[in-house]
Amino acid sequence: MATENKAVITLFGATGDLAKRKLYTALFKLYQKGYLAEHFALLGTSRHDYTDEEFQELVRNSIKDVEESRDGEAADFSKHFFYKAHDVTKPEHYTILKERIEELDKQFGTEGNRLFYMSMAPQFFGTIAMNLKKQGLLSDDGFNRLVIEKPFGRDFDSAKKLNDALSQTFDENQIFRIDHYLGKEMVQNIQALRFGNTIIESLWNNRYIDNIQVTLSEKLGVEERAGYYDQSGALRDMVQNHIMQIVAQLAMEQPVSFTDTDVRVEKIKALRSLRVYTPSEAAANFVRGQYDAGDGTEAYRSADGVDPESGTETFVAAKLLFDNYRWSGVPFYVRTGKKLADKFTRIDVVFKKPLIDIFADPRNESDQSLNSNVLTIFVEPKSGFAMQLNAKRAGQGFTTQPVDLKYLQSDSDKKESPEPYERLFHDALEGNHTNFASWAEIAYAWKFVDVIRKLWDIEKPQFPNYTPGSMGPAASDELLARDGRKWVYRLNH
Ligand SMILES: NC(=O)C1=CN([C@@H]2O[C@H](COP(=O)(O)OP(=O)(O)OC[C@H]3O[C@@H](n4cnc5c(N)ncnc54)[C@H](OP(=O)(O)O)[C@@H]3O)[C@@H](O)[C@H]2O)C=CC1
Ligand SMILES: O=C1O[C@H](COP(=O)(O)O)[C@@H](O)[C@H](O)[C@H]1O
Repeated sequence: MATENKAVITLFGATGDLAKRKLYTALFKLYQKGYLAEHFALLGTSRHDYTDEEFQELVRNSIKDVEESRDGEAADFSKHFFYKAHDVTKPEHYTILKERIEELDKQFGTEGNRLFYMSMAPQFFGTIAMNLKKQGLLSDDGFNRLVIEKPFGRDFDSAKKLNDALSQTFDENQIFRIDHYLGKEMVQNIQALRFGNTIIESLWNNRYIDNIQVTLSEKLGVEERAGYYDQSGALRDMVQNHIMQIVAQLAMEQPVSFTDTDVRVEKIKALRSLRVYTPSEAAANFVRGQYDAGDGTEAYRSADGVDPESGTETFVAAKLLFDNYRWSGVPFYVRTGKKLADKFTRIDVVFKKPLIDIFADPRNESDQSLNSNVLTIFVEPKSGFAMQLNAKRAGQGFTTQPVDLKYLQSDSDKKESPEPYERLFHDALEGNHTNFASWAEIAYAWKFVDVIRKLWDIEKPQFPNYTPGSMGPAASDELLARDGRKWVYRLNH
């Protein structure tokens, strides 16, 4: 039975792409499930002039593809939406919002609970937070929470400045920094798999694991977000946040309890032990790439909004090392890129082979009959996991072959799984921080990434260097080959 969350949500950037594509759908699903009901209202803002009715129509249009579970549900839902034109840079405009929020609080009986969601360009985050306090938009009765979109800064210094600005208004326990990968079912499953299964957790260390591979592969290019992306690149766009968050969950120790406070403590400790490279180590352990023309599409540099001489990377592969007792000597290989062979996210945990292979032919030194055991976590598009084991090939004689023990979520399980934004919105309304990045995690991630960024900003890359439809530049394979290893997921394999 769902417990209703009561709040006035103020959405900055209510007419933007993210709001229309993701946020209204997420809220509608919470409404369908009863997590939002009578006692909520959303006040949307942007500079554009809309009446409440026009805004409600925009919301209905945004959710038109979601199946209604009862007649008139979308219309009833949209009646909780209101609008005020507002320029976030104009302090006097906040007074209008304040009055409206107070009215909505009374009208919908939201008990003074306020959630402010910044779905806007990051340069406005600090200004909005400051004005929320200065112009008195915070409530004295219920909760005040701030949900903030990515990117959280572009390096450690700017992230710290932003965090300091937010901290003038909100405490750490009131801030919810979105990383939508933390809302994905199988990313959340990492902890269930590890800490719910002795068979896995007892082997989860450098005695048994040879290496861990994380791949966030995208088939699309930069599409309409070229302006943003060309200033960001894959390192900032995907590695500093999503990859670091996944890696932290793979590397962390078991938390004392499954509460947001204890989970955060362990993730922070894991990120603290991530080796921050010297510039020469960074050069050796990081690979960057940019896609060329091919496979029927234009090169990155020819995309609208991209500098024709752009040195921005659309691909990153790297080897990360943790200096702690559990992981010493185990490389974590990560990669992400646009215009790759396919859209998928997966984690491959490669176990060590038996020290002695009794099945190999002693007369043939190159006979390698046993494969490494590999635990694959399929994050998307399929959700589940598989364990590759060695087994006897059926029939006369004795040879081995790899076989899979596999669990894949059924279509109905998948239908039951909330989309990341639905889950994260609900968590923020509940005040649960487990699936949001803390400041300390972000700070460690930036300190790690800054070394690479500085190096890459000085050295001009040889771009473009990979073909659309491939798995990135050859140097990505060489990064592993140097260590006598291969990516588990390879094309034509
Ligand atoms: N779109 C996406 O897929 C993703 C977006 N994000 C992040 O979400 C945030 C929003 O992105 P997105 O929706 O794409 O951005 P958009 O550019 O589509 O929307 C920006 C919104 O801000 C409003 N706005 C701009 N300037 C002002 C101002 N001075 N005062 C008040 N409102 C203003 C715009 O309306 P108007 O111009 O009418 O004022 C619009 O509603 C960003 O931080 C982005 O990085 C993160 C992941 C994915
Ligand atoms: O945060 C981002 O993520 C998307 C990929 O997200 P996914 O859920 O579709 O895997 C990426 O395309 C975008 O560049 C980045 O900003």
